[in-house]
Amino acid sequence: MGPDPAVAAVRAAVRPGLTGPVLVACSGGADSVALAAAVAFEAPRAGVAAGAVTVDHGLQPGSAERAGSTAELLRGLGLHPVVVRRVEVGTAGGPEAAARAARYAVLDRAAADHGARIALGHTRDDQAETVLLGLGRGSGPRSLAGMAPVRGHLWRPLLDLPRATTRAACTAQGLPVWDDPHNTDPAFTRVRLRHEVLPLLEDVLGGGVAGSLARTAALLREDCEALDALAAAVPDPADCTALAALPAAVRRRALRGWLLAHGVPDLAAVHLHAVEALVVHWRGQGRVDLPGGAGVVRASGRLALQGPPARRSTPPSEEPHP
Ligand SMILES: Nc1ncnc2c1ncn2[C@@H]1O[C@H](COP(=O)(O)OP(=O)(O)OP(=O)(O)O)[C@@H](O)[C@H]1O
Repeated sequence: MGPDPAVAAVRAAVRPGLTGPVLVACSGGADSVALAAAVAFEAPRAGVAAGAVTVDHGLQPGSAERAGSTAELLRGLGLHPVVVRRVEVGTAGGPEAAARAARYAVLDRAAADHGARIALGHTRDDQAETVLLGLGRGSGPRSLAGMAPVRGHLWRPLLDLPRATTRAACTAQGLPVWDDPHNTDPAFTRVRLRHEVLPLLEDVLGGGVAGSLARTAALLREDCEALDALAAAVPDPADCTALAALPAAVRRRALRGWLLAHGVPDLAAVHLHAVEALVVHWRGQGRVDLPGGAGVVRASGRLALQGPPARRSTPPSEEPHP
């Protein structure tokens, strides 16, 4: 008899991506425990090293004990090494955002230390919630494209699987999972989307809404990547005549890329539109001020950056990863 269908589905989702060392980011929740078990099963068969990282945010009573028991579970699955890190969570942007920033910093470091990819347990339902959040905020396609299956060293093999499958896989294997009380706290928008909005949408639009939203994200991702490639190929993104002839979606991307390449941080849509107006609504307007003290002027048909010495910034991740 083969494995339970849910277990088989999670294993099948991880199998094709096991091409090199991997560390599973595991919270102790159902998604990442199911992921850890599947990786632990498949990695030896693929001949790759597989460990895990668990982060203790220190935000809830008993969090250290929980991180400890999660680590024990991960070791019991055969993953090695199992890294446990306690982080100090600041307050910048709110506790959730601060915890996420601290967690990704640990995961980035672990990836570098071990030369490994980081496997994350985001599911199709997480993706659907991300798309809905973006729609509600009036976000652009880059944000509506949701989380990427692979981005740098981050790998999300479960994005096509429903959350119910990860939970079923844990139950079938008798794996203990921790239910984060935050995941049922209606104070969080994402929680209300999960428990109130998505079920209502399913009721009105029919089942499979989460899958449809995830599919929309995947389609938008393809379109975004194509537009990004067109923008990256613009030979001179400071030449106003050439910029004006481009479709707006390509022009804005080219301008954004040009500004980021010159170290302009924290670029908001309002800044980008003001710079774009220098190109397409030119009425002799003056300098457009940008964050960080820089500015852009138009002179002799070209854009020029003014201001403090450029600090080359890495493009900020616009990807809305929870
Ligand atoms: N404390 C943590 N330590 C390590 N990895 C984490 C931690 N919290 C979250 N992650 C990783 O980020 C993913 C998404 O986290 P999020 O809190 O949104 O989880 P979730 O969808 O409830 O998943 P899970 O059921 O695994 O907790 C998790 O599946 C896991 O891979």
